[in-house]
Amino acid sequence: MRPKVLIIDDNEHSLDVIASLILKAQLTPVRATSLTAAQHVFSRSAPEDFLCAVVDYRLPDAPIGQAIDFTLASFLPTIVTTASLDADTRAGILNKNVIDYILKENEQVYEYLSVLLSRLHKNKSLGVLVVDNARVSRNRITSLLRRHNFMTYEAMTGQQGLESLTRYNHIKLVIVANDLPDSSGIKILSEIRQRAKKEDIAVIGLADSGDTGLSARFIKSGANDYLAQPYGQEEFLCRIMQNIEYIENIELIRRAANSDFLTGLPNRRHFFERVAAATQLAPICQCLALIDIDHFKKINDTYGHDCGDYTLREIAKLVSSTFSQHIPARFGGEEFCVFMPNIGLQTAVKIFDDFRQALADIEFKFEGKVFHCAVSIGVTALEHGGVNGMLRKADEYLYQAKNTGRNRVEHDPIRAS
Ligand SMILES: Nc1nc2c(ncn2[C@@H]2O[C@H](COP(=O)(O)OP(=O)(O)OP(=O)(O)O)[C@@H](O)[C@H]2O)c(=O)[nH]1
Repeated sequence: MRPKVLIIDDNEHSLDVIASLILKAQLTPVRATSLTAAQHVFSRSAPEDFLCAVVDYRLPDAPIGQAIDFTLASFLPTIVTTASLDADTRAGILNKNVIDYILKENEQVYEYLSVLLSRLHKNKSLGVLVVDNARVSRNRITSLLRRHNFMTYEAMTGQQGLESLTRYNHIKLVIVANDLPDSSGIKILSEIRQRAKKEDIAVIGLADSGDTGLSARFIKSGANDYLAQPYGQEEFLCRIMQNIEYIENIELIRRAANSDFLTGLPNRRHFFERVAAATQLAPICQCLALIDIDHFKKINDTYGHDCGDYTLREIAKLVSSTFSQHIPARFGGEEFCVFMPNIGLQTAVKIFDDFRQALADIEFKFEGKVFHCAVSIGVTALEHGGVNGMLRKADEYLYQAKNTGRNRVEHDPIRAS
């Protein structure tokens, strides 16, 4: 079920705009036009169904932010919207531990709300590690991060911080102070950089605002950013978001570069990278298979290219789920490749034959057309030939399978053990 977002606003236009943004972020809007209505709606729902609330500061039955107190008391992360804001009210709102506030000045601010909403959703699975021996500073940082739904981890020493990084691979951001009981932030940063690049884990160094030397040392030692203390809540969050988005954008680019556009499977280039890494760990006992769809041209010619694409995607799904423990890839056209480290030929041949049979049994359905498909497979466990030697051998077997009737698995002789 999609998480819900409670909107409390007495202006119908605002309600409509915010509800449409919530839907765009793949969330479910729940509307209330007053505090009383919100209390009623909320009392009839499970609190954990809600991701957050978007609350108008001034409502007829809650003129000075009482609706915010209600959502916060109900443990709902809260974004405040308001048509006008003086400095005192702004400070008062931020003191209430809300996520952020939005001035309803123009339509563009809703874009910002849209970004905030999708971030809140994504942040749930992102880990942030705070390495700081000073309790007050550490608590302030983690409380700000939790408001934005991040999973937070705290470390008082450098050693604890490094241990957390080893244990939790969803930590994507580290905030580190320089004064640590067992080390310095700069040293910890250099240890982090030996394990992960700037594009994999972002590091923000904490420095005193007067200490420009330290902030420069952090950056020169591989930090993505620094934060000068004391900092405001809004500046803190802007820097966090900027660094998290940097990591995510790199991840998106990497994924696009490594996957086949049509099927999402790893592409040929990424396949070779993964195989190289796997063969270093398991240099013996490995198998490689080439899988080629039989008479695929006929599917294109008979049912159209879109149906051909659909068939490729469906077969790729089966390849991906069947060989999730191995290294599958789309090699191009109607050909797939699977590399299996740590598996003997006999077991591999059985797995590929089961796969071939399962695929032959599938009834493909596309826009009213129903048809079957089959694959031919060549499998080799040739040792010492390297991956290119294995590919050549698997291709010979594939050719043999095609020439001896298709819908078959051909392979190296299986030696009696
Ligand atoms: N729809 C679609 N077709 C593709 C794609 N890539 C390659 N093809 C088509 O795949 C077909 C491959 O045809 P052939 O190489 O003759 O092989 P086949 O018809 O599968 O015959 P055999 O391999 O001998 O069983 C060609 O018609 C290509 O246009 C793709 O991404 N989408």
